[in-house]
Amino acid sequence: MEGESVLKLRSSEWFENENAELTFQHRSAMRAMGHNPESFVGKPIIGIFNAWNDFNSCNYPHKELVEFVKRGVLLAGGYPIEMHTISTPADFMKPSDLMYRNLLSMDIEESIRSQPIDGVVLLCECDKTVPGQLMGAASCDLPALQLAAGHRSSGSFRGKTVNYGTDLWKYSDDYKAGLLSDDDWKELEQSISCSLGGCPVMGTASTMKSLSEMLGMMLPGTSSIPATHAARKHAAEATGRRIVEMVRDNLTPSKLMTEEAFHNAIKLVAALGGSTNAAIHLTAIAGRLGIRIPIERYEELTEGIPLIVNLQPSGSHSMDDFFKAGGLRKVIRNLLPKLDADCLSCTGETIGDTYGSDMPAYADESEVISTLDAPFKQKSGLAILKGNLAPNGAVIKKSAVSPKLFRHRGQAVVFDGYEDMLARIDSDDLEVTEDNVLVLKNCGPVAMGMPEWGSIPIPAKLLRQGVRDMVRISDARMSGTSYGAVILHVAPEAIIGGPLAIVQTGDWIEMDLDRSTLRLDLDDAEIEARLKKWTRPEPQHKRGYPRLFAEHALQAPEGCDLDILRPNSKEEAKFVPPIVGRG
Ligand SMILES: CC(C)(O)[C@@H](O)C(=O)O
Repeated sequence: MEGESVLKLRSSEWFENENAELTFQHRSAMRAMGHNPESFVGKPIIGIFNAWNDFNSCNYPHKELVEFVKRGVLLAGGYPIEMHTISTPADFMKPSDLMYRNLLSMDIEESIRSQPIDGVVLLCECDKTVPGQLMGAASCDLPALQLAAGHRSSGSFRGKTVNYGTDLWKYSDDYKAGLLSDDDWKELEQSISCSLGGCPVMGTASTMKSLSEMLGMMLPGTSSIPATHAARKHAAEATGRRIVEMVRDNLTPSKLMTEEAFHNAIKLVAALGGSTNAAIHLTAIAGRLGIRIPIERYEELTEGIPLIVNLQPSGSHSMDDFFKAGGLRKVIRNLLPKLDADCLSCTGETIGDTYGSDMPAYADESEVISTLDAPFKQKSGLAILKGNLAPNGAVIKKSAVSPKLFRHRGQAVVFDGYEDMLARIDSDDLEVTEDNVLVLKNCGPVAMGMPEWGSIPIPAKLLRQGVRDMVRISDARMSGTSYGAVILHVAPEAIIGGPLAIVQTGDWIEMDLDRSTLRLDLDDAEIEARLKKWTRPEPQHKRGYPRLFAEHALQAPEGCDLDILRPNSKEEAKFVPPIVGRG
């Protein structure tokens, strides 16, 4: 292969170093584990970063899939080395797995930086493993590819298809409204989640996998394969093969994840009705490459991009249906006229060439994936709301809002924090009607690591009256599987003195999605006076990683990365390799 002879592998500094003592030390350490230098010296060493653990039902399939990746690496003439990283199971990590996304990204970055690795495979699935790995890989800029574990199968409850995530929230409302018995509820728990893999809807995991493929960091067509399908294993092997070629071609993340590629990804979020969390993660990944995405871009770029998939939570189908209808490949093909087709995919071809060719028709396709001319909803994407309540912006997913709430004016019912909300939300004494605006404070990145607490439950007494959507506002995030008129990521957050901190029950709030505004109906002087009286609550954590996060986390419009991890320019983004000497 042309270029092979000139390829200087990074790992050769460890294994073919002019300093005989170093070469000896590194080779003998490898021998101790049964790795014969004859088998790996001079070959691209592929670090396979595995983020499965016994709590992570999404990433768990990687325990087995990794063997197929290794096979692919060996078949292509590379040498695989498996490594474990922090895992971020969204179901279990409290208060929020977002905080640990940054820790995971540091784990990846420093593991790559410090060890003899030439190329990287990142095994991902659960929400934060996808962006966390991309952030780490972007900071190192060695050739890297992601492989997802795939989504879990839909379940069946009393003859109806049920999807973990979105249907959990839906049935939970029904349970609280008295429409499901305790026995029904137990049966649902047993039937909703019946295989391993990510959420089977367009939640954060599916959104982020799709974006990884759009950014060129996952093999084309692989992001929507179900976890249980044999094609996942083929994708794993193909990923192993391809990364070896990418090392030989020096196809690095910065060549794939360009500013234009991020713009394509933002457009894709709108076409998919993807998770609001994408606005935080894309900004954080781009930030590692010295690319700034102003929050307004998320709205500007998606003007005129309709919803072309009919998947929960914005529509009705599951990821299994999506796969059968042609999956992301078909969506990107249909969206191509709106994309920059010159961006590269990880095949080394442009996305125009990779996704442009005709695809066969699939069963039920038009019910699940549409064309730009006949979309499921005209209004999609994220609205970035601005106004005196969110001077630096707030986010809402347009495709998930009940149409009657697109413009709304109502009086606030305020909760000072999550515990206050839990204590009062279902009380019959809570004075609330469906016209009120529920406001939750002190759940932002600095306060709490920004948990998915933003889809404040509809008060039980309103559920019993049949209410299923209300305007809700917070500085928290929400699950990608949730839906409703939920305004999130209010910035600046309350705990650092954002105007959200001084909202009181009874204040009037106006939201207008057509004008992208969010206004607290108080004059500036009153807001100022209330802010003067406001005192900042004591930080919760006095030590450890939570303190580090609280002291360094950027606000939501900046991607919630730690300020010390984000370079100030492309120049600063350059990877600094270690000096290879005695350890
Ligand atoms: C369902 C979860 C855990 O909230 C997440 O997967 C998401 O989609 O945001």
